[in-house]
Amino acid sequence: MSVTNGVKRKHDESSKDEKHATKRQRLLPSRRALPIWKRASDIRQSLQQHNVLVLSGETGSGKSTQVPQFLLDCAWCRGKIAVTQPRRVAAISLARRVAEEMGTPCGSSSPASKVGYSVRFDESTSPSTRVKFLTEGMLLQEMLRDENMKEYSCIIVDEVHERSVNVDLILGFLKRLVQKRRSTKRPLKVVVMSATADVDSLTKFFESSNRGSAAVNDIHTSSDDIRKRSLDADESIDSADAVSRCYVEGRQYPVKLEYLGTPTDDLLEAALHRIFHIHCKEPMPGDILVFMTGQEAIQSLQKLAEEYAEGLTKEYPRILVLPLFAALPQSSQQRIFQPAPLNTRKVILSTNIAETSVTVPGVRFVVDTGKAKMKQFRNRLGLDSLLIKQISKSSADQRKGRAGREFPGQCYRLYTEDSYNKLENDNTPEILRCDMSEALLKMKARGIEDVMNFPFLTSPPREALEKALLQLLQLGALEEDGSISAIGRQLARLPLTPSLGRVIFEASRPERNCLPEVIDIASCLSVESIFLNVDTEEIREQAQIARGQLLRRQGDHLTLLAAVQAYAAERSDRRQWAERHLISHRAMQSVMDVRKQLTAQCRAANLLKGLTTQEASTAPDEGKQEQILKCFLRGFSGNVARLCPDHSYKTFVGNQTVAIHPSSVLFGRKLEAILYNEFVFTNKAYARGVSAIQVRWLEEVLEA
Ligand SMILES: Nc1ncnc2c1ncn2[C@@H]1O[C@H](COP(=O)(O)OP(=O)(O)OP(=O)(O)O)[C@@H](O)[C@H]1O
Repeated sequence: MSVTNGVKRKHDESSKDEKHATKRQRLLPSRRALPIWKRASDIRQSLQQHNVLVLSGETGSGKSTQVPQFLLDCAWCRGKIAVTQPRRVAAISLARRVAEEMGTPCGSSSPASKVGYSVRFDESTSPSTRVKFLTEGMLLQEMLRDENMKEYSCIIVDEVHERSVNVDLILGFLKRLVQKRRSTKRPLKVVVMSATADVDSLTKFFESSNRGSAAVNDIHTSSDDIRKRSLDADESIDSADAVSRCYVEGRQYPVKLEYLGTPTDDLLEAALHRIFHIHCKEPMPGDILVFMTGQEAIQSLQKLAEEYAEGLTKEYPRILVLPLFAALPQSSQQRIFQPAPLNTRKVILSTNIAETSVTVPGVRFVVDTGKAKMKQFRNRLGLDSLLIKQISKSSADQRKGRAGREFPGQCYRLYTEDSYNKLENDNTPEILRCDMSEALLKMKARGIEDVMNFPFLTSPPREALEKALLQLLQLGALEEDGSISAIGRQLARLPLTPSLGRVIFEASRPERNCLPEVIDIASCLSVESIFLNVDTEEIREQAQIARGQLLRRQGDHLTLLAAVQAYAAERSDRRQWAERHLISHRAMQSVMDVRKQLTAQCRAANLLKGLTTQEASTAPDEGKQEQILKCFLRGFSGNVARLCPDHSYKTFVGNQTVAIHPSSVLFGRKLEAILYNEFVFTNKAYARGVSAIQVRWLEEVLEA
């Protein structure tokens, strides 16, 4: 029997190998047709001679998928290649595509797989992984574990133009690491790339580490002629210290652009109109990718589009509307990559998470609303809030670049050409507009004591750094002398903001003893909202009834806990349970995923010692409820507002008026004081994720 099984397994494996090899062969011609293919030997050669390469090239020219494959066989490349991506959806889809192109299984599916990925709450690699796509946050986590990054021969920082805080930190760390490893047997090679990168500043940034000299090697690539030039004639400069630059010209397929003739105020209506205009006029196949601002706008448009599609006659193809936003569970996100069923057009409604790096197979049309939700640090409040803003030219060009990847495409901008011309060229680096506490904690954990003199590509304002240091001190993550504390080290290892990390840590203390409950709530906070939209008075009343048993008078935190506990306890049909309670089943699946991962991480960090998960499934008594809220207060003591005699709430920090968001269970209530997770500004300032607290708790919590 076992012999037969053994033979069968061998047979299965060899047929799998064959399948992978066939796929590889099938994809080879399209790889060869990519503009970057002709540059392969230049790219290899430049990294043979130099340690840093700044690579720019149009969207779809083949940077993300081909560069790692070009470098794998280089003599210097004995270790792994890391490729960072701003978002998990890109990291996973690129890993899958590159695995197919290389003819190898992906991730942890086989010990022989050469390509893997690592994103928050999901690591999929094998002992044979050579190319690893990972989010910027995950690379930073790896840098905390091994500051020399010994496993890696090359680190590729992709989509560098997005300028997240994480990318800026990575660049600073890499600049030092390249120097540190330059004279060793295994120098580290770094490739920084994007379609819209500021090549000059990046080159200067890496140059200045080269013992003060400026040496640049340009590889101009409009033709086969390679022009190299050294800006510094000093012969003593080691050529490895020079930064090479390469520009890859051209893209495989053209994209036609169309603007609105006159501006519109109603983007939802304009997007709906454009979708159905394309659907009714353009031949099949040809999927549509629409860029919207956020989850709420996407869900509203999805509802409208599905209703509208129902009214179409049978002569038109069917429509499959697929939402895509960060809080969706991974399995739902991956649906956009599957081909549409026969005689059906995919319409993907996405936030900016599909803006860079991804190729969505089948997409011929892009519709761009020109807006995105962005984090912005609000100085008076001392915290980040989400604002809807106009995108930059560079983002608009990236969005356009999602079409024309497999065939010629078309991009419709729902704004005028004049508005496009007035957009900022680039995104403002996040480091200039966001809370710096998470970044500073990572730096401290990596042994950078003097954060003020860290080599930032763009230096954040001194005031922002000071504020972040103060916040870390207040969270207990730093000692009085500015060095990282034991708590700080624990927080740096958790995949959460320092504030939420501190809540988790607080909950693990024996006197609080409520970690499982706090993990449940924190998991919900990683999802934009588990509750379905209640935008009319009528639906709000329905929701009150449907969710009645889950609502807690103390506020949103305990309501979230009740929802997770009830969902987890549901053994028969969780989807139906979610529908009955007007709760998003998809969001709850994500919550359960995160909950599992967070529990494992807390256990690994020794925070969950001696506790069983069963303890979390019982409803907390009043004493425990208070402990849970106090844990949140410990992490978010800056997010407190109190009721004033005029019945408005005013924040403790900044004395700003803030109202309880209509989505909160406390909407319309007057309470002594409130604690909130998030400050959002739409038509006015709102607090979201709100619970009732007592002012006197603050003193107790901060003293502990
Ligand atoms: N999942 C996929 N399915 C089909 N084709 C794909 C897929 N991924 C990549 N491709 C093909 O490979 C080409 C190059 O993709 P790649 O992501 O390497 O380009 P890029 O230069 O990094 O683009 P960008 O700057 O937009 O991220 C695409 O234009 C497309 O033709």
